[in-house]
Amino acid sequence: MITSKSTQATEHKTKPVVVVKLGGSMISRLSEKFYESFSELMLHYHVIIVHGGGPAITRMMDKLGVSGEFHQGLRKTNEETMEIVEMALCGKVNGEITSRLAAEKINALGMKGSDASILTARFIDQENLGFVGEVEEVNADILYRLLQAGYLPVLAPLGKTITGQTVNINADMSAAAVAKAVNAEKLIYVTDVPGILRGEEVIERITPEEINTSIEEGWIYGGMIPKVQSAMGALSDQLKEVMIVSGEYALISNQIMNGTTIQHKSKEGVE
Ligand SMILES: Nc1ncnc2c1ncn2[C@@H]1O[C@H](COP(=O)(O)OP(=O)(O)O)[C@@H](O)[C@H]1O
Ligand SMILES: CC(=O)N[C@@H](CCC(=O)OP(=O)(O)O)C(=O)O
Repeated sequence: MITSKSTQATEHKTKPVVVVKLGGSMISRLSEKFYESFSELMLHYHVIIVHGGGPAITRMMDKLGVSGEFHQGLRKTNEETMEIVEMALCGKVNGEITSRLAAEKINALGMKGSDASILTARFIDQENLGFVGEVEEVNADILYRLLQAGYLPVLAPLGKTITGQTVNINADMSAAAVAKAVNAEKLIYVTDVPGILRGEEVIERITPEEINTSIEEGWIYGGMIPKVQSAMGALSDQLKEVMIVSGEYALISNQIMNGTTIQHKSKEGVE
């Protein structure tokens, strides 16, 4: 459940907003064509990117000889791990994404969610997880201002608690909280599979009820769980659908993007 709220913001946006989450599973393999497609997307939408980078964090931890552990899909984060998370996400992954976008002449602005209270967070379970947070509030006003000025914000999923502690936030959860707070029309998870699969088959549309059953039955598992759970928490009258798509293909702004659409009802049932 996403309980985040947004700061009072005058909605000075002129185009609908789309939030694109780039999964760490795919970031290092995204093509030039993929990055190019943001120019086209930006003709129709204001775009915000929230990125992950789990594999990059793990690689950096391995290099530094620091062992890691996950608890319910979230990385246990002590002071040393937090330092590495910041190095990997902000020093490496965020820079890579913004440079690839800059190469396409896009005004990408790399930021940590912990900057300027963009993501205010609370601890989830400090005893078991350490410095791991969930989004409590999003400073939507700053994001709108940047969008209005023609920037594409590229956010690393870090937050700050009200006591000033930087925390590590799951990127799927961060993206959903941002999408909800800025009243996005679309939330797109870009990952390393062509959508939600059942066996070999890509599920074209799925509802929250069907997702819950699928998790119980065990064919939605692992890294797909935070995606579908965040998606379900973000669905609203404004955000009518969340898409899960493969980073193998360029993003397109029309309705025929391949992948899975998560929505409350079947298409026919949506008013
Ligand atoms: N039903 C499913 N359909 C597709 N992928 C699934 C499913 N259940 C679990 N997964 C796993 O979810 C992974 C994507 O999540 P994750 O590795 O966390 O990616 P990202 O880094 O993009 O967030 C897939 O590579 C796959 O292993
Ligand atoms: C708390 C927590 O687990 N944070 C994640 C943040 C990065 C992330 O979510 O990256 P992906 O989208 O690539 O999985 C982590 O440390 O791996």
